[in-house]
Amino acid sequence: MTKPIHVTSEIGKLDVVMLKRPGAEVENFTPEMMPRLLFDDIPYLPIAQKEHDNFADTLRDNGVEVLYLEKLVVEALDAGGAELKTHFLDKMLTESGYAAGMIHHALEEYLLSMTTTEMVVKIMAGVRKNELDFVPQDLVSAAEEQDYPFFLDPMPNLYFTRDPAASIGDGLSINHMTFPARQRESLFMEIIIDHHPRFADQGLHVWRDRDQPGRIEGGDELVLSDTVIAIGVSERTSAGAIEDIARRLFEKKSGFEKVLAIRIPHNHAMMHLDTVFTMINHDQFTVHPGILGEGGQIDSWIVTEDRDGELHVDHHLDLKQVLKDVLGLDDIDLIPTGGGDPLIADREQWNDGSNTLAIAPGVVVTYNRNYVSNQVLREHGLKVLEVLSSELSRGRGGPRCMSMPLVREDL
Ligand SMILES: NC(=[NH2+])NCCC[C@H](N)C(=O)O
Repeated sequence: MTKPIHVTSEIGKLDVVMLKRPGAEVENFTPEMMPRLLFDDIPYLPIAQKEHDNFADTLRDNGVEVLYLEKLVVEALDAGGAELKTHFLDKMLTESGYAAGMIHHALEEYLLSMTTTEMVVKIMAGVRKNELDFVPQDLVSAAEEQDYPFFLDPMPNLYFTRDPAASIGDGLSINHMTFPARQRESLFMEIIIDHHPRFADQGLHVWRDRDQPGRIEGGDELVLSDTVIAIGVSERTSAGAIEDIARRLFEKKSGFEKVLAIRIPHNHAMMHLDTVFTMINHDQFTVHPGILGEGGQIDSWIVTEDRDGELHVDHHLDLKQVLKDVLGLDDIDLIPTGGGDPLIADREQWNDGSNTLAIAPGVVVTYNRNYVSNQVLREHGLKVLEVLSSELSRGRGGPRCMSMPLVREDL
């Protein structure tokens, strides 16, 4: 029987996916807070929600079961009862900077007075100071910036469900995220995996959990085949975490034998590998030409396990050749974002033109605003399903970032 998480490729027919419909969190902040929250603008929420519904409908129309993060968290908490709710809240408040003390207690009381759904939605949206009828008198609050409007910051990046966890084979990594703005997000996934009846006690492997040192995010984790994973060495994923997950996958006999580490520029426009490189068919990939040096060169390393159980690392430069080698293919079609025009490539990459979600081999979901790249994909024989994108793209993520595949058919 297929496990509730089963992903052995980036392109196998998508059966089940997890999304998060943008909520109050995507507009509950000021322009001043944007850089810290990793946003470049404040989306117009009603339109962002319409666009997101269009994305979800496109997936459903193509036979995908869509699960929603908030709902899964609520169901998991309700399955665990009052004790789990308190435990979860304790962890959330501790990671929000209130391990104990007056604010901890006031927030706990406030949030526990709500239904589970209200509580979860509220934590995601953020808690402003003026919501509570309470003036903290302790040292922590005295030392805090008085004008700062929030006790709990909003989590606007939650609609990028790809990042806090990544499905790999019959399991997942629950990620230690890089920036404080996103670190609490993976707590939701932990609760779901441990307590939701659909996922708990189903023999799923947590290859690496959120307590491990070294940062890694799902946008950098690409399952190329049932034996090969590509991982970006990026702003968000450290080389140490890559070695660590490689070791765990090899040791735990996951079936994965090779980890292909690919170094990409470390900057906000290209924060993850999937913003510049995605797999869309057995032998086709999108790639942002801006990451390749002369002759298509880019630093990459194949990590394997040697006979003594030690990691073995080989350096390579030719992306096409290395992909052919690890996938055992005679040829590879690397499709340039923007059709290779450097100006269009940069513009469309900024709006996630390379960030495609394959829902079957050769069938991809993309943002409609990247019309040049979409046309190029069609010319290369792909079926392109365009979704609305004016507001969603302001969070710097596209269809791949906005989806966490849970089950794909094997190739
Ligand atoms: N898988 C991705 N490319 N995710 C995009 C995440 C965008 C988000 N604003 C961040 O900076 O974290």
